[in-house]
Amino acid sequence: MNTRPRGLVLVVMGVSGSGKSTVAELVAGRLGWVVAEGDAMHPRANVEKMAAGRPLDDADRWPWLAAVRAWIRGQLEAGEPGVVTCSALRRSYRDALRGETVAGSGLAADPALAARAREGAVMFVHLHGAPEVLAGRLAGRRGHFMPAGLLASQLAALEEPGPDERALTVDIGPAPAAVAQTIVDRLGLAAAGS
Ligand SMILES: Nc1ncnc2c1ncn2[C@@H]1O[C@H](COP(=O)(O)OP(=O)(O)OP(=O)(O)O)[C@@H](O)[C@H]1O
Ligand SMILES: O=C(O)[C@H](O)[C@@H](O)[C@H](O)[C@H](O)CO
Repeated sequence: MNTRPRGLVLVVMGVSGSGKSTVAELVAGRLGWVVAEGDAMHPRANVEKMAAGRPLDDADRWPWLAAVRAWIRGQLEAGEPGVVTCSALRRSYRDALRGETVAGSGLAADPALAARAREGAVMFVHLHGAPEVLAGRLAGRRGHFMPAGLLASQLAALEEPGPDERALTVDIGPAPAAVAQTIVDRLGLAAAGS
């Protein structure tokens, strides 16, 4: 059976180095869904700031989150499932991605998206790992703008999803393919064509 939930969007979240890009690609590949890289949606100034070793603040992140939210909304409007990477570190950021009103964000409310999200059409998958595992992964990575030195600020900003968010939290210890399989299995998503 080829299970293609109408417009389900998975947001693969977590701090820098948790494996969002790697795992999202594998999950999307397994399911035959499209994948989008949240890092590619940052305004140029954000990338330059991070590359210079300075953590983003809320004001930097809202325009980026607006772009990620627009992508999610587009998938849902098209009725097409997809996977997108986004650190989504704070609860307020996830609320914004679910279309809810967030004071001070400058984002207009999106009631249609919020209604779909309440039905479960926007699911967060949190890639969770110990700080030393994350540091090791970042130390081993080459050719990425994000410096390993920003990990501490990422962990300080992280607000893990609460029980009311119905997010899936997955340990990043196993190999990428196993992490991806766990996500597919635990969400009950049959691989495309299977
Ligand atoms: N489960 C895993 N086991 C071993 N190595 C992994 C695993 N997942 C990812 N990696 C490696 O860890 C590094 C970080 O992964 P990746 O770039 O996918 O993280 P990310 O969360 O997208 O980071 P960022 O937010 O900074 O873009 C990469 O070198 C990747 O190959
Ligand atoms: O929220 C943030 O602090 C940033 O957006 C980072 O998390 C980056 O997007 C990315 O994950 C690093 O490559």
